[in-house]
Amino acid sequence: MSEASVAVHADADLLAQAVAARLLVKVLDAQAERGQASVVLTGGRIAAAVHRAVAALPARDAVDWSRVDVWWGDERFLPTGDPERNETQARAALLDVVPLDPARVHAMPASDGPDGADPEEAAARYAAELAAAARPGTATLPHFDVLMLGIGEDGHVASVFPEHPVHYDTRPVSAVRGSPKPPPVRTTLTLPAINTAEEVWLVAGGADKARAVGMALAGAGPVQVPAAGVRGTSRTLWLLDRAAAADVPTRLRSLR
Ligand SMILES: O=C1O[C@H](COP(=O)(O)O)[C@@H](O)[C@H](O)[C@H]1O
Repeated sequence: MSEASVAVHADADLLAQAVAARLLVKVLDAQAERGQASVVLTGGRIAAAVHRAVAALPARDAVDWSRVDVWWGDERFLPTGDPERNETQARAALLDVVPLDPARVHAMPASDGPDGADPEEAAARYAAELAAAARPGTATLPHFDVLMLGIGEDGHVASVFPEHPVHYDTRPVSAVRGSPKPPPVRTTLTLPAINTAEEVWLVAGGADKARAVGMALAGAGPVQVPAAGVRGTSRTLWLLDRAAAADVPTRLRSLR
């Protein structure tokens, strides 16, 4: 497990630009090293800005998108194409713009999918899809080069909410009922699954995220502040704008 490092950018727009540039470099490096890349996307406002920024970068054409696997850290359990689904947002902003192999875009099931409106079955289906992509001889998950997370005002990451029973689910993918943030039903990677990623990037912009970011970096408990429980195996990178970084101890900051 890696120690956290923090990079702070002037505002949300520059933050999105910087994350987009980092993501392209990470994908290019992974493809140079492993012949392919595996990226885990998140949802929410800053994720949408990052996706748009990647799509707008000319360097996006340096990536061989046919050798990129796209996974999600969580999903709102809604019908296919619902504008609130993280998948729908990512497709509109980025995935429909770059030449991905459709077979390598691994969306979490929708509520009108093969399991109907049963999120437990949908979570199990996604776990099986992840296991099918696991490296031979390894456990239940593929290699994730980079896994990006937004952060809720309450400190949630993916759909792992404070004090929610999802914290005690030992499976890699969990169904979430009773989410305090709409919609109430979701599917999510659990923290142990998230923490198998080589690099985890926590991306947050705006003053409404400052308290949660500050508490997570001050060592809060992960059941109370789920963002505090996230670590990449090689790198844990907090990518913030100044407003979101307001409560980050100065010794942890690298100002841009
Ligand atoms: O519901 C969700 O919220 C978080 C944070 O979203 P934001 O709009 O407040 O930035 C997001 O990371 C998560 O993937 C999503 O399902």
